[in-house]
Amino acid sequence: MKAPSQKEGRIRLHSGYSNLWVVGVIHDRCSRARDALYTRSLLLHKNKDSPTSNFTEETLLMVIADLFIAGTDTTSNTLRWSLLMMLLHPHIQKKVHEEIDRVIGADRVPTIEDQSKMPYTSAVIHEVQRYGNILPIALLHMTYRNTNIQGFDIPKDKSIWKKPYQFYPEHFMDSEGNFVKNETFIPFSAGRRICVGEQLARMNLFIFFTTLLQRFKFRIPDDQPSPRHDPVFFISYYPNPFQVCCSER
Ligand code: HEM
Repeated sequence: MKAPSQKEGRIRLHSGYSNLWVVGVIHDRCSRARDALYTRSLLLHKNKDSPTSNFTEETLLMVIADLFIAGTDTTSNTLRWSLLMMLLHPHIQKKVHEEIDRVIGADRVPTIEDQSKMPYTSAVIHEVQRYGNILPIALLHMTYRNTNIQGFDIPKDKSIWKKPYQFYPEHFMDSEGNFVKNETFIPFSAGRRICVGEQLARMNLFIFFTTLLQRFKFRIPDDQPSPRHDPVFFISYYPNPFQVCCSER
């Protein structure tokens, strides 16, 4: 077995630890979100004696708890899927590294403004969300075979995705290598109950993922079997626990 060099380390990824990690970094880096929450709390508090106010300390605590519960595990779990996909698809990881080196380089941290210049990395993050499908909460909306209901023929749906069961970032790219959105892809849901944290989550995923890939190469430790692709279900879809060897770039 190859001994890890000084610039190499190993982590075991499963739910739990990484949430604390995400909370810590959200606290450090997302000052705008923190300030908005703080301002809103002050406003609620200021109006608390008005007869129309529904402010209570308990409501405030519940709202904050909601944001943390809904916002941390979802983000850290998606990042866990992203590392798994990088381990399983080294050629895709290499292309992300190349794009980061070309657009950002090694001398500054990634910013959200870089995103529009990084179509491949954006497509990879979207494909992680599609493939990991961490909150499969919607009912099935497709006919998987030709069906007849009370005399009406309903043909089998065509798949929207070229390779639905594979990790294939090109699902979110056109033939010229531009990033393309797919309107049918709604990992944050839609309508009245759409995720309130969507923008924050998208920003976090981009910044975390590019920062990690800017600094590290990820590979399967030499003494470990190839990690499993299939998810474990506990409220959301998690990857099976896996180990990852990170070496400094
Ligand atoms: C990758 C990250 C995330 C994913 C995939 C995600 C996904 C979702 C989905 C699918 C829903 C809709 C649930 C339903 O249909 O009832 C939802 C709701 C919600 N999300 Fe997120 N979310 C993420 C990150 C966040 C973040 C960062 C926050 C807050 C900081 C957040 C806060 C919420 C809240 C409060 C709701 C409930 C909204 C309501 O019912 O009005 N989420 N999220």
